[in-house]
Amino acid sequence: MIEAHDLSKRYGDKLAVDALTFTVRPGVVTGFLGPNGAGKSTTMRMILGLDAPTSGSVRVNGRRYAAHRDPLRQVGALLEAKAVHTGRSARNHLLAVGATHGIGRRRVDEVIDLVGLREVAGRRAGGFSLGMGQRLGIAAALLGDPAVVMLDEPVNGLDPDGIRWIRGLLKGLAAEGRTVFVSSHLMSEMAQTAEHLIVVGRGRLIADVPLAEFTRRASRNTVRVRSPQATALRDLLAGPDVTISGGEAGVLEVVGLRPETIGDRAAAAGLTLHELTAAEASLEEAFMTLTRDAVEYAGATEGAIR
Ligand SMILES: Nc1ncnc2c1ncn2[C@@H]1O[C@H](COP(=O)(O)OP(=O)(O)OP(=O)(O)O)[C@@H](O)[C@H]1O
Repeated sequence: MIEAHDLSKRYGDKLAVDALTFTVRPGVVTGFLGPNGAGKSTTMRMILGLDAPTSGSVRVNGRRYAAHRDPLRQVGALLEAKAVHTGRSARNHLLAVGATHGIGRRRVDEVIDLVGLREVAGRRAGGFSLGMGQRLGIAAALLGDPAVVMLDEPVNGLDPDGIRWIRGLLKGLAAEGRTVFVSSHLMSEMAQTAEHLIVVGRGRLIADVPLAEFTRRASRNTVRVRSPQATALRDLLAGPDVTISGGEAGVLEVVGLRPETIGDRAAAAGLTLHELTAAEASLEEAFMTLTRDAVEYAGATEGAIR
């Protein structure tokens, strides 16, 4: 569990993180989402005690990170892509990291297998591709079998295979009951990985909601209706809070009514429907809508979703 309370970080004039309060819970993948410069990396560094908060606090498994006697067993983190620039082999690198916590060869070989690096474990890690370096970084993060796993933009620069692999890994770690906190500026990526979202813009909390709820609340929920009696249907559905537009012949795009309501009213009036589809906004659209507000009304909490 990660608990941030009123967490802020100022660099000179710049308030990089602005009074963030949130809890990251075990058992699900939580996406930490925000455009570039929103304050995600700064927040993660504060979680790991690498940066001191200007004010507020953040605890991991009930304590400040630095107050843990065995931090590697509490939190496994990967903050930068390819953080390893080493002349050591991948295995020796992991052995060296493990040695700080009394973690030996058996566990090192386990994580090497877990991240799929067995074939190259004897090779110099400094010569690894981005994808292999990423796997090695994740192996190091998992060495201590930590209850909390935190990764900053783990899919950056990876090929589709690598991306799929990371998604599966994160979901698996969450299914084991771990707290999994992963940052991204890619909505499409989070849509496929996260179950819960913490969204930030300009250092502020914009949303702290399940993925499905985020999409639902932020979307305009257009319903597409196709009918051979579209004109009569348009008259039937018209109302003060309803917007109806139609491009194609026989098709109405309705905003402001649920599909059930439209179907019931059409049936009651004896009108035929050939299609009734709830068009959910994509996560991308939902994110754009929310962060655009954060930019336009920076400093205000108006429109915030909690
Ligand atoms: N050490 C620093 N000194 C000064 N300003 C900083 C420092 N670190 C971050 N910032 C500023 O704080 C803001 C938040 O940066 P941060 O890297 O946390 O954002 P981010 O959401 O992780 O973005 P990105 O995806 O681009 O890494 C940015 O405006 C950044 O320029």
